[in-house]
Amino acid sequence: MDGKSKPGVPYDVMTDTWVKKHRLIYIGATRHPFILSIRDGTVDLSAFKRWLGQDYIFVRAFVPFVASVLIKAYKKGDESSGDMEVILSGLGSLNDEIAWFKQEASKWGVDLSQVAPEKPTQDYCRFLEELMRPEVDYTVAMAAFWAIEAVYQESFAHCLEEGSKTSTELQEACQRWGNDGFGRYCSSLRNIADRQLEKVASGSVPLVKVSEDAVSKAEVTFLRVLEYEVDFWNMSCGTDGHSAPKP
Ligand SMILES: Cc1ncc(CNC=O)c(N)n1
Repeated sequence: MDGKSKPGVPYDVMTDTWVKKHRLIYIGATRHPFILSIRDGTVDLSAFKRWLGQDYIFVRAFVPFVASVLIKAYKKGDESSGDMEVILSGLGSLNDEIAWFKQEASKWGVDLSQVAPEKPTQDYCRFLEELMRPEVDYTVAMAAFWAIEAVYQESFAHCLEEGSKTSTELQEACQRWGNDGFGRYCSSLRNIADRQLEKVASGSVPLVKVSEDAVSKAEVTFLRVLEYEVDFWNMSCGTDGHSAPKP
């Protein structure tokens, strides 16, 4: 790929290329059996409760990760890009989200103070911590940030589409990530990631070697996010091998 577009021929941005290239795992993360069971109304409520407790732990770890991306955006020093505003709005919705998790947990009788992180949660949180390091490139961190949010947006929006049989009590949870506003927020994250990737791929920033490295690192990071998301859904279903198999 030479990175140039022919006149009149639309060309894919980097994130499109990745989604197409890694389509099977992308579908695996965004159309997981757990999500499909919410969508067809057959979800096991104990699985939903397990997901709720584990996701609360994940979201608490996700906040400092997003804060670390905000710091990288600030250090880049490009005030006119608007990146900080987008990331800050993400932190704002995480504030609401944490309150929602607490409220939802009490509704379902889940005591969040008693929930211990399972292995996939621990692994995913450790991955976030690695990405928080100052040495991690803004482009790589942004690609991860977009992918993490996009998986939830695509998954839960699917549960609200026409023809889905999501129970009314779970529709609200699906709305959190499946609503149009969250969809626009994900597009903004995607645009930032693509702009960064385009910048580094075209060599318009100095140190082309380092930059090319950032593009391939970002792609690997994208794939790892998808793998962690699949593991996380598997754990929620109880198909990770640690919990008793379903009859
Ligand atoms: C495992 C996982 N991945 C993505 C999200 C969505 N981001 C913030 O809420 C989430 N809550 N949990």
